[in-house]
Amino acid sequence: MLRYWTAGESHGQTLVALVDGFPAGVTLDTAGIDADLKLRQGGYGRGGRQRIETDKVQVRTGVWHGVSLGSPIALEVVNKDFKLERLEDLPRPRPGHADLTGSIKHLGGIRPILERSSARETAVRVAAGGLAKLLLAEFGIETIGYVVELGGERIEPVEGTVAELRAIRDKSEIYALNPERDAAIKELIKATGKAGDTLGGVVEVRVDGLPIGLGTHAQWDRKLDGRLAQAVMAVQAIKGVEIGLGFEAARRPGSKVHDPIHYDATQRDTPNLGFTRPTNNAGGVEGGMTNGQPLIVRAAKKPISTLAKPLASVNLQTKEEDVASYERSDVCAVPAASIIVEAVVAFEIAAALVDKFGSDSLDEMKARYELFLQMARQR
Ligand SMILES: Cc1cc2nc3c(=O)[nH]c(=O)nc-3n(C[C@H](O)[C@H](O)[C@H](O)COP(=O)(O)O)c2cc1C
Ligand SMILES: C=C(O[C@@H]1CC(C(=O)O)=C[C@@H](OP(=O)(O)O)[C@H]1O)C(=O)O
Repeated sequence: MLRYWTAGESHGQTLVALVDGFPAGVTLDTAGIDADLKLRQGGYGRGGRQRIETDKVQVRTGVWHGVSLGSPIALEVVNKDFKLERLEDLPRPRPGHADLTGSIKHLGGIRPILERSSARETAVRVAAGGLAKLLLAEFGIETIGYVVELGGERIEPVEGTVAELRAIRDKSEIYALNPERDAAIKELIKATGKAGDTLGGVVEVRVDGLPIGLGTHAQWDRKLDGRLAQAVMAVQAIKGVEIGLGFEAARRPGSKVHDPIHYDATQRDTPNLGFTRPTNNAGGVEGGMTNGQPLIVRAAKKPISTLAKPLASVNLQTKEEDVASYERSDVCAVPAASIIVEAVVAFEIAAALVDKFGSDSLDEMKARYELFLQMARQR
């Protein structure tokens, strides 16, 4: 079983992801992980904190001569803005953040809650996802996350291969796949920030090269769609998850939702084994399993909770009505969320790959993968 946990506070010494169940024999080239970490820090609308940090991953355990050992892997991203011991508590909880509920639940202050609920923690989730992507690459599975809506403005993505889309996204300051929309959306973010407000949006993740049969139809907690939904919803500020048509599927008749099945022998050697679908409304998952089509996952991110023009709040000591505390904040982190959601999706796909093909070594996984494809083609 491939799984991970994270540890670390936003302004603490360091952040750690402990990845367990990663196979032996994978070359741990960290350049791709660092590139994702840099993207996660960027995107138009980020606040002052990102000028302090330059996130880089360090692989602390589970590696020998640059190759995974099959033992637990500790990934570390150090906080430059380490100042927790000097920080004071926040007096007035911010609506939309974990401040009020967490401080009451733990019978303490706001500081201990915000330090851990902060999305700073997603740096090591992206590192864990980057590790998972190294494994996926060995099987020709590619992922990309991008922004499809920001501040209520739909940004229609252009079409292309994952490599082509990545080249477009990486040039966009809002991580969208439609360069013509960048300038206007940046203006929107800028104006919103000036007005002391914040913006949310919708991100989409696409995964190409998936074989048929990752996940299961047989038990609720191992269905791939369920696992993806949990991983994505557990990202800070994500409020909705869709696969394929998602909520739109509920509004159409069956004939306009389900993807017809055809067979094309020339595609027998591709991951879909020749079973082609003219549409992909299912978003690549049927019955809790991958169906050989690209996986399409969307996530809705709410606007940042900390407002420069703060909403009403209450001083927790005096109970006097006031406005929420404000120090500094992002105005929009939807582009960053596209990188984070891509990472958590990649991790769940890698976990499903390991469930099906084992996790002792990359060589055995590859042999079992090839055998499975061979057997599936022959039936
Ligand atoms: C990449 C990213 C950056 C974020 N930056 C901030 C921020 O600067 N200020 C803030 O108040 N919330 C920020 N958030 C959102 C909070 O972390 C989140 O709203 C909070 O933890 C409460 O959790 P919930 O929104 O999931 O209920 C950010 C979220 C993400 C994904
Ligand atoms: C530090 C990061 O995001 C932070 C997420 C965050 C929050 O409340 O979630 C609040 C801000 O932190 P600070 O109060 O230190 O400015 C963001 O900068 C990061 O993503 O690396």
